[in-house]
Amino acid sequence: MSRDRKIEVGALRRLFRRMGPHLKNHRRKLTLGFLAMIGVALAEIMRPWPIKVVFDGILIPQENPDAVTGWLMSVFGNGDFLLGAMAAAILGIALLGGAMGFMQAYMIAAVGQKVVAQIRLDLYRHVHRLSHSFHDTASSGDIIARLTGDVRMMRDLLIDAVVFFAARILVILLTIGVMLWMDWRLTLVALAILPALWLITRYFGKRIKGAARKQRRKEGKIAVVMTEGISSINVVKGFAREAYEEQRFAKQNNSSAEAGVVTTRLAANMDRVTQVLLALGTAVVVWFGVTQVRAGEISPGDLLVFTAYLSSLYKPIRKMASMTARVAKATASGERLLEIFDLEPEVADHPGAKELDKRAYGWVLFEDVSFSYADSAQVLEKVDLELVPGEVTALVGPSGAGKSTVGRLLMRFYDPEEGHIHIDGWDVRDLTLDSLRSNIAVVLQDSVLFGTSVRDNIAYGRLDATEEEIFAAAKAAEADNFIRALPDGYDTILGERGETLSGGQRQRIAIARAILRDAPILILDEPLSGLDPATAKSLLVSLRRAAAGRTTLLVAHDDLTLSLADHVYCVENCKLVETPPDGRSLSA
Ligand SMILES: Nc1ncnc2c1ncn2[C@@H]1O[C@H](COP(=O)(O)OP(=O)(O)OP(=O)(O)O)[C@@H](O)[C@H]1O
Repeated sequence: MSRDRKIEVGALRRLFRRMGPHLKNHRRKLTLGFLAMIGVALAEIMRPWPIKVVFDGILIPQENPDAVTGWLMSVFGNGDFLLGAMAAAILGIALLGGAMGFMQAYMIAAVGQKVVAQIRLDLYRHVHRLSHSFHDTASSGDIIARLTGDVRMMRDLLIDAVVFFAARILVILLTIGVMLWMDWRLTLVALAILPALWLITRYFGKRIKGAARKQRRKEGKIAVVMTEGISSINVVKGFAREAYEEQRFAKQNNSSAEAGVVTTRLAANMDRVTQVLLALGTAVVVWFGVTQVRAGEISPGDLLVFTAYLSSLYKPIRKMASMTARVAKATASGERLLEIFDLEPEVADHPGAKELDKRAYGWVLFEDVSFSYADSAQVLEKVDLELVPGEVTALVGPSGAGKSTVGRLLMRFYDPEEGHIHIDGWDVRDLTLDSLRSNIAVVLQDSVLFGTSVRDNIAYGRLDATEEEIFAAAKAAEADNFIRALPDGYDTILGERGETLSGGQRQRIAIARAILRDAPILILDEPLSGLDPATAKSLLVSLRRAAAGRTTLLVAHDDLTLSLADHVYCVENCKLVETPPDGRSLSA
């Protein structure tokens, strides 16, 4: 087995191991689907028989008809009754095949859709579980492409391919069986072209597979460029870079189309060659068959059945090659899914992790904490910091010094390389992530809102909040007035990422969200940056309310925000230095 093939077989095995269990929940439908498949195969086998009986019983009556024809002739005679019965049989077989085909397609499609939805949900859940170290470098376009296109391709692999191969193999085996029973010599002649057909499909199949995999990977890249271009539309337009983005997209788009053309060309070439081979096979069978008929070895009806079976035999083999191309494409997609499924979150609950109280006291202690992002320079080194409940502790310092990193470590987006972070005496690593994070609320510099209603955006802080609690939080954040002035008040649907609101309004909703969460620990990361002085000043009141009675970590640059602080530390050269009140100018 070649190396590529080994890799593919290995990937397929892993895919089925991971995705296969989802099929278990649909045993009943799958069983019905497979039974229907047998029905389809039987109908296919029976299809040419009524015509054979018409030939051998009515048109060219045989002296020694085969057992089936003989029995039918004894029941219906060899006149119009037999003709009528055979006409009815043609119709009946077609109806049976149609009904079975419908049931097979319906059952299998229903299972396929459900399994695909389940895999997509699993993947979405898994992506959310993955740590920041993954999301820092992953492209959202690429993740979306995997969640949509690649997951859809899995249906081809899990359902269509399995059904296709099972159905075809069944038809091939049944056909060969009946052919052997009818005339083994003619069967051997018919089968003689199979090795050649097999070689041809293997030759083209390999090349088609390579091209198909390349195409799928290129489609993934298109999604990356597309998401980047559309989600950064403000920057694109602001810098008048539409043409540049278009070019970037066109490049990926073209190369995917080229890969698609190669796949189609190869498939068409294979089709042409197999058509010729098939015709050759049919010609030889007809030639040899007619000699057999003349010698009285077989009846003209038998020859008719044989030639009809030839297409039942050759067609699936031809189709198998194009199906292997689809499987290859789907395997490439499956590998892209496995790449994500195989990633383990770096930050996860330890076995036996403890639940932090629903409402912790909120006493935070950093002890000897050192940290650096993967492969990057040291950000914090042996840092000690105490955050006291009811007080606001501010971090200032040059850009990129590591101020926001302190908050990220407290939320356990990352774990420190050395040292410990405690909340109420518990090491955060010994707590469940859920219970830790539900004790923390955040307001960031650029608070992200969702394209849902204002009400839902505020309630994101606490999903079970009552209407009154939402209104109270909005009032405390001084947001109630402007929200009520919106076209639909609290039911107004915001633009994606809240872009239909001003920066100040967005920030007020974010503060309301944090107030509603009512967590003992509050992280304010440059909450007033980027706002004009008047708006910033008016937001200060809301921030003070939000911070009241909580342990607050504040990252700030400006003196206005720093007026909230009880303690100020400067982060510089990976260390924290307590700064006297007049040292606040360090933040400038
Ligand atoms: N996800 C990340 N992966 C790798 N390096 C990072 C990551 N996030 C931040 N850094 C680096 O770590 C350092 C500290 O970043 P941090 O965001 O804590 O700085 P900051 O003091 O809050 O800066 P600013 O005031 O500009 O927001 C910076 O040098 C930054 O480049």
